[in-house]
Amino acid sequence: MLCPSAPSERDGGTVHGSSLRAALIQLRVDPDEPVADRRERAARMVREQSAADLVVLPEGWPVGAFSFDRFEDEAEPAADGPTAAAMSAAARDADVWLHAGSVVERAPGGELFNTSLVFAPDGSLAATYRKIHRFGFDRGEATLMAAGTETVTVDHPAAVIGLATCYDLRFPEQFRSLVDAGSRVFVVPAGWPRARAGHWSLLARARAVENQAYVLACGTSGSHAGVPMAGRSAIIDPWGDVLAEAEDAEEQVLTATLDLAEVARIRDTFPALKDRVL
Ligand SMILES: NC(=O)CCC(=O)C(=O)O
Repeated sequence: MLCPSAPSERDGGTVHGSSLRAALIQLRVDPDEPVADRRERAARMVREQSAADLVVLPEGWPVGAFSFDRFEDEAEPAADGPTAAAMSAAARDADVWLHAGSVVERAPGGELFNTSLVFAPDGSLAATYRKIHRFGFDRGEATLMAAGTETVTVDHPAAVIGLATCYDLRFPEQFRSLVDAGSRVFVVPAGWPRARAGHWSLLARARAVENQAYVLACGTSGSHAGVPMAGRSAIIDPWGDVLAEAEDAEEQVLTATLDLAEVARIRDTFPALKDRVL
């Protein structure tokens, strides 16, 4: 199921199915809740979404994307750590595809990565994606973590899904590369601060419009490490229209049904992707 990006048709991939019911869990992350309790709560919330075809959690929710001082202690193996175990079981119980957001991964060599985990409905780990663009300039994630080097797509039965994480949203070339690998849907888990909420909403729509693809942008709610989160999770269609958006930064589940034929329709009737020269 894991497909490291490879060149393919520029204007599309294979349409596997016609619709996809998405459920984005805008999870609350705050310092008062122990990590183990949050894991259990997140797993419970995933199990409640058994009507969905794809459930999404935000970036770094077990520890908090900005809780840098806890990264070393809370780091876990990607494939068989406590978050992977809980999320694998939840995906299997709910019988859903689950983008379980990202964890602080402790790699076999000891380095830390910001790693997303995607599970198939049988609970198997279908893909991992190590965040390529680390946030923080000369501090935080940018200094504590290693950078991923590979773009990743997932072959969901409804569509090829391209993966990106939070700050990656500012780098359109990553999304173009995911389109070249056949993506019709992008999933972007985030721990995006409220201070730049406007950028989050704007960039998520821009990535949808310029790539004529659905964007599932799943943020965090609450406040951790003194950083209030933006929330504002959104499901955006390939024309850039917002199908569903979290009204504020409260914990909530956002749902919408994606019509995958819409991607082909827009790419056929307004074929801007075919006019690429670079
Ligand atoms: N966790 C992140 O990647 C935060 C990104 C961010 O705050 C920004 O791009 O602005």
